[in-house]
Amino acid sequence: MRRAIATVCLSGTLSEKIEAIAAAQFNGVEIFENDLLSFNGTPAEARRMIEGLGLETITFQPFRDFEGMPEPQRSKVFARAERKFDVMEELGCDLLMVCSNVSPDSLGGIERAAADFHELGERAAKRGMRVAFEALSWGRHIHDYRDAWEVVRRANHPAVGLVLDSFHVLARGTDLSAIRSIPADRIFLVQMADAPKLDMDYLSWSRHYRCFPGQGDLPIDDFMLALNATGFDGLLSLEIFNDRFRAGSARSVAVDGHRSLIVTLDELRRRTGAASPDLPALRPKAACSGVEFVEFAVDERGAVDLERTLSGLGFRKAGIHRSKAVTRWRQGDINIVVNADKEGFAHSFNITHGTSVCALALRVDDAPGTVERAVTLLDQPFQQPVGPGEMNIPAVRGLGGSLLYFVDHKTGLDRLWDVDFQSAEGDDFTGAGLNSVDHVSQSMHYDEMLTWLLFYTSLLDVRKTPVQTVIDPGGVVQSQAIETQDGSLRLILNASQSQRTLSSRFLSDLFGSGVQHIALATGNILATVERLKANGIDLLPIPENYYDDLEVRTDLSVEDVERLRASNILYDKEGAAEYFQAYTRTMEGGFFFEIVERRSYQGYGAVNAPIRLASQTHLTSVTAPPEL
Ligand SMILES: O=C(O)c1ccc(O)c(O)c1
Ligand SMILES: [Mg+2]
Repeated sequence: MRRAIATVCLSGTLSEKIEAIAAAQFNGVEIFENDLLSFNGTPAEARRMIEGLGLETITFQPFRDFEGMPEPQRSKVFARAERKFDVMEELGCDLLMVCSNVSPDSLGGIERAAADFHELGERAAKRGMRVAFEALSWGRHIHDYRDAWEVVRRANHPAVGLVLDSFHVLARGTDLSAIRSIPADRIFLVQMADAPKLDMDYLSWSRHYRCFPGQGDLPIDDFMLALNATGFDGLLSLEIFNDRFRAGSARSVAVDGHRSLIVTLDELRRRTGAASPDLPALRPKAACSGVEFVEFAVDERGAVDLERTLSGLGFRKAGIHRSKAVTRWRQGDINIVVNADKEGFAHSFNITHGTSVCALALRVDDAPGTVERAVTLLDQPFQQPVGPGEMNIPAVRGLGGSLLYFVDHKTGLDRLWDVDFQSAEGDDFTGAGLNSVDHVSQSMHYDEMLTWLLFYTSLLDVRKTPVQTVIDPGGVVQSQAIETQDGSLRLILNASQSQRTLSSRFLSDLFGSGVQHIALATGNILATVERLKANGIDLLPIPENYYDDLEVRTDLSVEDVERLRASNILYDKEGAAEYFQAYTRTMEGGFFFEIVERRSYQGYGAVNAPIRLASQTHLTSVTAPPEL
């Protein structure tokens, strides 16, 4: 299938859009009429630019309010179509996409619409062109692909074909089985779009919330299966109207689009064996079993501060890098790498961002295979020189220019601590009972949230949870989790449109998107918190009112609540499952640690998030709360 994208998906001018589309290695482009109307050049000049970058204009659209018009409008729409054919001739495009009529003046009737299309087909054919008909889900008379197909079938003209747009089909929940009996050569164009589940009118949903396949909740794979049953092998084009995409970087959104198509086609290949000859088969999604290490980029002073906090949290220095100013801090199954080297990636990262997480390493089944998959998905691989005898850990660029490393047992990368580090001491320290990384929370710009969602879900064998809306004193934060089936890897993506949320302020403090907090799991939070307090770690204070409410909201005993209150521990319960959370105070730059204890609990304590955010805000706001 030829892979294309509509100019409407991207921000920028027509030239910027075309350049981004070519850079993302698409074969074709759908030119939206408005992008041509606002282009400062002739259609022939647009054509030279498009073809000069190796792209083909697969369709010109949308041609609106065509079928079923009474006279005198009917004559006028045909005259308008002829003018568009003139433009298309100059543009080098032979397919006009017509979307179903929304005009109150239009008349219904399949037969009338079919007759109009027959005539349009005649006129198009005379000029060596074709037309394709799409049912908008809010079309006045035609809003179901089955009716659009009936119009095309009855138009009975070789220059008239059908457009299937996955959004319009899936948004209405239309039965997909009728797709299977449409002859593939009558489908002139397939438009792909996903969308989150939202309860709103089709038009607003479509114009603002569409997203790339895999970023939303529509059953795209079922649509592809039905399409595949026809034997369709033609034009597959992304058509996304999305406010965030319009505000985002055209280059990055275009790459996201291509990545989503590659994954969608690979998923189809996996399910049916239908291969796309021009697409290399993807390596399987990486089976992930947790975080091998978290790496901080620090300078000398930052190292002292961070190491003091790590010691307080019960970590012990367990290793010293053989050739760099890098140390390994360890507790339970958790490894924290403190990188204060004066050269290399972490050093540059520290210069830009200050003390911050510059890399995460994931435990996967096959590290080289994971990077191979990433490269096919148009992710950016990363390499830097390593010392003689040291391990070369495969990596790709992740959020905010940070790195995502992959460590496996299969190729021996899990020997890295023995190979690259000298042991600093025995393993006999007691620690504070922390035993694993529970989750890693990353804050990013609102406009790039779908980018990173797709980045992780396309590469790793993970699922996404529904987006949660969290109330911060400075605004609303959107929060979404990505997790493996067994919960061994949990990543949280946070973003906010308000500048005053903690999440947004972190972005400006850090000069970019990145890891804002890491949650570490303990099997006994009361004991862990006692130890932290004894070690001089200051925990985030939680208001009394919270505990008063906890007493009446839960069936915890007064004594239990008192213990939580004394330790500033937040609590949640879902059925028999329980969750306990405590937070360190925020460090310079806005980073903090969370301590959690899960008892069969699968969520993240969403009910407690506003309480925690308010407490953090009190501590960081310039104006102190009024004295009473
Ligand atoms: O929102 C619209 O008007 C519109 C236009 C063209 C399309 O292909 C489409 O799916 C929607
Ligand atoms: Mg469409």
